Amino acid sequence: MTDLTPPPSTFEARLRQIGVERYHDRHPFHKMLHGGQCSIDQVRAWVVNRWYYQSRIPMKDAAFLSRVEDPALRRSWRSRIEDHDGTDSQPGGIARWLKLAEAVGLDPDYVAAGRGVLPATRFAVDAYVHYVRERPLLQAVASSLTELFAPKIHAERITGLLEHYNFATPETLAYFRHRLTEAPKDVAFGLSWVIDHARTAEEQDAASAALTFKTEVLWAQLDALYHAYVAPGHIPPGGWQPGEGLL
Ligand SMILES: O=C(O)c1cc(C(=O)O)c2c(n1)C(=O)C(=O)c1cc(C(=O)O)[nH]c1-2
Repeated sequence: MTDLTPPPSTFEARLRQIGVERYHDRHPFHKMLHGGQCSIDQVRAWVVNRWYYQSRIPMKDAAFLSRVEDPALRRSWRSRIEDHDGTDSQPGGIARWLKLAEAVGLDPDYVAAGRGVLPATRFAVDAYVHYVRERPLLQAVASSLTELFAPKIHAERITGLLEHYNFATPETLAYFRHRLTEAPKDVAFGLSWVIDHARTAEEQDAASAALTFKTEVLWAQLDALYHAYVAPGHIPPGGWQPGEGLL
């Protein structure tokens, strides 16, 4: 670290401030969802689209692992894949997401086939996978740090959905309950790794830019959802249509 490098505490505060200003808990679609203002079709559209993000997370983590030469870093990272994919004896996040899909009346096979996903969702999520595959490891790890802010939104979501929607039960929302313990474990590791490895002001800038990029990946998905299903309500060709893919 040079004399000009801001100390770790300043760098960490900078990363956290990105979340305060840019995390998708501030998006109007989330305010509607958690406040009980979404119609069941708007909730279904969210479940269909968010599936694409869920399904790509373990693929981006596998892309990340394929580039890591340090066995200790691989060991710390690989549980992320199991958290989503499950194991022979335990279902993972993907199975739990499909339970939520069923609870809102969607055919899980329709959702799991990735049908009805909005083009902008696909572009945003694919950009994240490519980013992690191609950028220096410091930026790849830093881009996962939106998870610093995720437990707060997951807790808000559990409370809000349970309060406002009939489909919400502790079982159907199990996906989010599991994330409350999975995400803090991942992000504690990711944050200390980024702080240790961003040793110059330029590296701190690059890590901060990676986190900003990721907030944009998340925000863009909700903008697309809002545009298609709230206002003005232009569903693009191929986008999920109310009535489609139901049980
Ligand atoms: O519901 C949410 O708002 C939310 C946000 C994020 C995030 O901040 O990227 C993740 C998740 N959920 C999530 O469930 C999850 O498994 C996850 C993995 C990652 C990642 O970047 O590796 N982010 C997120």
